[in-house]
Amino acid sequence: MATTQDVERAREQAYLDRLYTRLDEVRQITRDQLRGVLLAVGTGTPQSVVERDVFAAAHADRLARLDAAEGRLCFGAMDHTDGQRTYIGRIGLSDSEQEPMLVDWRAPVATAFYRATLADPHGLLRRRHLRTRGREVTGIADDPLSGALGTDPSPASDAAESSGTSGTSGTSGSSGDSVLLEALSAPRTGRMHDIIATLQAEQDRVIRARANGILVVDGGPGTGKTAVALHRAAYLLYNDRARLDQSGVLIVGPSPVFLRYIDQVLPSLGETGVVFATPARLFPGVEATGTEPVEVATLKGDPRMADVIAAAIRDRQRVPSGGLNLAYDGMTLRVSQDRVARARTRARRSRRPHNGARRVFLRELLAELTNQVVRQVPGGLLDQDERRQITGDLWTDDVVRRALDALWPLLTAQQLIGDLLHQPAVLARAAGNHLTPAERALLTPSPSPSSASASAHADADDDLFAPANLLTPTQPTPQPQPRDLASGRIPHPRIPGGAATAGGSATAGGATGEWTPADVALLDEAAELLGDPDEEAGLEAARRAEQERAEEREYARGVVDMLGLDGQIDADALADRWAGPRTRRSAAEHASLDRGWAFGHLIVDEAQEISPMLWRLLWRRCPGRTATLVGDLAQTARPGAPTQWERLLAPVVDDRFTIERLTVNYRTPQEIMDVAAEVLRAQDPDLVAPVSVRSVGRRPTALRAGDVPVEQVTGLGPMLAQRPVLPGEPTAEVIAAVAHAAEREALRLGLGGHDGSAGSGRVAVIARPRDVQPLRSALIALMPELAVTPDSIDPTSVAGNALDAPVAVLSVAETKGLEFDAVVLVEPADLLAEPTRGLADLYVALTRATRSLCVVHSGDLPDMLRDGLDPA
Ligand SMILES: Nc1ncnc2c1ncn2[C@@H]1O[C@H](COP(=O)(O)OP(=O)(O)OP(=O)(O)O)[C@@H](O)[C@H]1O
Repeated sequence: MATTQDVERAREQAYLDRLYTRLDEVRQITRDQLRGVLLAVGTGTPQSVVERDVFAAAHADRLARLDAAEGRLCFGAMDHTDGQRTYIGRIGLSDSEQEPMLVDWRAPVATAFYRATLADPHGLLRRRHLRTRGREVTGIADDPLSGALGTDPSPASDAAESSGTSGTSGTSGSSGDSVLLEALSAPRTGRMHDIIATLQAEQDRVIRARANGILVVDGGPGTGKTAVALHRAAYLLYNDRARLDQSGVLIVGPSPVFLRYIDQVLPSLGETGVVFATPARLFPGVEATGTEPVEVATLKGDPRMADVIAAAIRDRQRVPSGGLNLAYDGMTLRVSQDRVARARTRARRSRRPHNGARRVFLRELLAELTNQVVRQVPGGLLDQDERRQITGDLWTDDVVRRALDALWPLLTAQQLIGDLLHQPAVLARAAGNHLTPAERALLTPSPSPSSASASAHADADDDLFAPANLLTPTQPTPQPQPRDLASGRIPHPRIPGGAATAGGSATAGGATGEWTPADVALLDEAAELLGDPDEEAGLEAARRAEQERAEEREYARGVVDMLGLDGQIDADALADRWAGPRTRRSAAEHASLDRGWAFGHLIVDEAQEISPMLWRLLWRRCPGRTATLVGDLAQTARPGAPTQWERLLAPVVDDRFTIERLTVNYRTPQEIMDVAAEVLRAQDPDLVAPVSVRSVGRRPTALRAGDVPVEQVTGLGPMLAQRPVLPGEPTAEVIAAVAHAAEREALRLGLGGHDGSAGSGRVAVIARPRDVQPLRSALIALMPELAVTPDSIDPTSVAGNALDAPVAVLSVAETKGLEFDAVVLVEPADLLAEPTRGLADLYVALTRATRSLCVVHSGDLPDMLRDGLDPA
């Protein structure tokens, strides 16, 4: 005989079938519409082509959203007190009569699903969670929200529990809680998933918070800040699509590994109009891969650097003492020091960026030089055209040109910052009272030969302007420029060496000779004050156009494929048709290439790590200052970083922000959190760790290096014992203990079958930066089936692919924002001794695990860890 559960489940299955049938219908309709638009002949006018493309893009986007809704289309239902039932899901769907069948989780009516409680039922009698696998209902869990229904689990929720999918300790009150705990206890896959089925009320409030202004979401580890930020992006796109599709949303995360970790969340919610970036990639054309000591990066992020850069630019706008003396066409032209100074003042007062103001400066001086030539021409008065001719001749004269360029050169950000960071004399002139001698020494350790030659002109002083030096061989001869004097415009010269768009390793700032992430903010500050040289803009536009073309072709091929139009329409021809004025699809793509792009909304994860200089860059990217900033000040690694949001944000946005706090830790079990809380207290006794939502019934453990005989670690023990250890490298005992602990955690998770079929779950070995590579190499050798992913053979891609390996070795910085089923933490005392804020790093490392933690140590454990760890 059918039970109540069977009946309920059958009823829900029938409804789910209807929803999927409708989804398939709408997909087919959308596909037909898209096909119709693409094959339509049209009138051929530019307007009709644009209209058609707009329609095509809209249909293609809708189709993509419908496709993304296939998995877990519907996950819940609400029974209202008036007898109505509302189903809630990934997207909204209506039947052919336009009667609503499914409500989008972002619609206002869905708020009740997330916020209703017994105390405040939001007009609901019951909330129902549907578990599904593919298109099948596998379980039901009900939260009665009215006294009339009682608070005992309903028969339907018994069905849910009997589905065998729940199974955590610490279950609490409602069936909804068991659904949440089930989601939280699932093995990690190395990728974050959307949480629309189990969003909690405090998270929902943040997601739906007012879009205007700046919202700071503060919360301890695992409180769902990242998840909330991503869902808020989806919510904002849903609510304000017209505006945000045009302008785009920029999401900034701490590392490439982190961006990979979160990159599936928004597509799974059907949203693609978002640009993801790490701070290292925020300056178009530069990939900042260099590294440098923490104290150097910290200094580069100091707001005083803005003054230094401004001063460095002013330093390149020069007035020679004694004025200019130029030999030209058998004449001697003299421009007094005062006259040059006046031209400089006028140019500065024009309030244009350096490269734009240069026109004013040149125009002034060329007018003066032209007058002098005219006065020396026998016969006297000349007409306007003749005067213009003289100005043009002066401008193309090498001596004149070089002299004027030296006074007010056309500069790229790369040149300016490269000189500043490699030329102590340049930095000394610019730093003035802004930096101490010790700070200057930190920034310009020792000039590299390449940077010295690239910046030879930077050391120019008054001698450079003496006539004898005007053709100094260290300066490349400027290229002849097309005349544009008829229009009265003075063309920019080419930038010597074509350095305009170079990512620039020659003048880059890091210890490794490459730009570092901290340089990015300096480059952007400089670019803002310099303005884009025309040529730079031209090259940039060409590069952008080429990239867009490639993307158009790729996209068109996808559309042709998706619609089965192969053979009927040529993808490249289709891409050509799209090549006109672009629709909203390109907004995000354009934005990522364009420094001047104004995003409609900015989301910053791990916002506590953003330096003052980087904030300046970020606000330039989002001048409307509508932003969601998520972070935890207790996790700040930056030495000297503020411990209050007010102090962190005030320099740029005053108090124009609101703070929302998340208080529940969904990731870290209570037993691990107890240990982490001690570390937090050591940072500041007033700080309070978030409450963990679950416990696992097992305390974290400590394993002393040396307790695991080196020979016992797999078959490679003897080899390991003989391995020469360089000073400061992990010893064989430490490696053996780490390998032992990682293997044990992996086995516990059922990972690493010898047939290569790893189970699910992830283990992270977290160590100080310099131990990462040796430990990674050792584990790859010791446990290839666990530590190697196909791509991790390539050392440059190890970090990017770290999440694909069952066991990953990472630094604390690399694990920021991530989570793993199990963590092996190596030498916590070493973390505390690092130049970053050691206690904060330790706190971050301890809070990455969802299930288990093992601490490997060779010396004594730090005091605050002693009581909370059991022997392994
Ligand atoms: N309502 C929820 N339902 C299911 N899972 C959730 C929920 N809230 C958070 N989680 C999960 O908890 C984990 C931690 O979330 P998240 O990474 O967003 O936290 P965080 O606050 O950014 O942490 P940290 O500051 O440590 O980086 C993630 O796996 C996330 O999916």
